[in-house]
Amino acid sequence: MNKPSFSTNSAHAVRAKIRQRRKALSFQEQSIASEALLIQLRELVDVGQANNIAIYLSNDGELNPELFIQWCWQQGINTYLPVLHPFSKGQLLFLRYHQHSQMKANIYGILEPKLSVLDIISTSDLDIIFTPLVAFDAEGNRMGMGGGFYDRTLSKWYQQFQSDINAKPRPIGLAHDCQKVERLAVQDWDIPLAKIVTPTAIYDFTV
Ligand SMILES: Nc1nc2c(c(=O)[nH]1)N(C=O)[C@@H](CNc1ccc(C(=O)N[C@@H](CCC(=O)O)C(=O)O)cc1)CN2
Ligand SMILES: Nc1ncnc2c1ncn2[C@@H]1O[C@H](COP(=O)(O)OP(=O)(O)OP(=O)(O)O)[C@@H](O)[C@H]1O
Repeated sequence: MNKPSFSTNSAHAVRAKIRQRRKALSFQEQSIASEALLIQLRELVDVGQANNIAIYLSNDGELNPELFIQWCWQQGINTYLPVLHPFSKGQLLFLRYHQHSQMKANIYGILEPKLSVLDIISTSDLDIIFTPLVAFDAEGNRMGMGGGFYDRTLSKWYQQFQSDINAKPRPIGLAHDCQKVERLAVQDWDIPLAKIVTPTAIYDFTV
């Protein structure tokens, strides 16, 4: 992979621009996008193979996967949400999320399941991690909110993926079409995604 070095300033500018773009989508555009996402993911997710899926609750204009979450529950697929680690800064935990989960807002105002040790799943037991993202490019590079949370979570997967293309958990980015950019600057710690799904397209970077 080529790793051109751009200034951090330009990364800030791209993040701000694309965040603004997704936040400008209307309620109706968001609803249509969520329904289209459900249709895409029903095709993509093999119910027999995917038992444990990490997903997110949308924030800041992100593509909303709630309809897909409901569908997972109907299929008996377990869903998990990212929870900021209480002690290890920059790390995520994944906690079981079901209809009756008790929720609490994190420091960013995003709802997450209340921390309970019994609800934690080890990342390596997840089949798929659907990641939120701010921007992506045609090579599967991902820019997030800037905390490095998903890059840290996925670094072990990426090492294994070098020798096993079926390594788990498979990271699949979810985004609106308007979040695609020409080319993202890639940093050493950035982890590219296996797939990215938008309401109108599925990009597969493993083939
Ligand atoms: N829906 C969702 N959940 C997620 C993420 C995400 O990107 N989307 N994360 C993915 O990593 C983690 C949270 N990371 C985040 C990092 C920064 C901000 C944020 O809003 N930053 C503010 C500044 C906030 C402050 O410092 O007070 C900003 O940039 O405006 C939000 C989430 C875990 N959960
Ligand atoms: N595997 C890692 N180990 C240590 N630090 C890391 C790792 N991955 C990322 N970081 C740090 O996290 C910071 C933020 O990284 P970056 O801007 O790429 O986050 P992001 O991908 O936009 O956010 P996120 O993954 O939370 O959505 C960087 O300063 C980087 O040093």
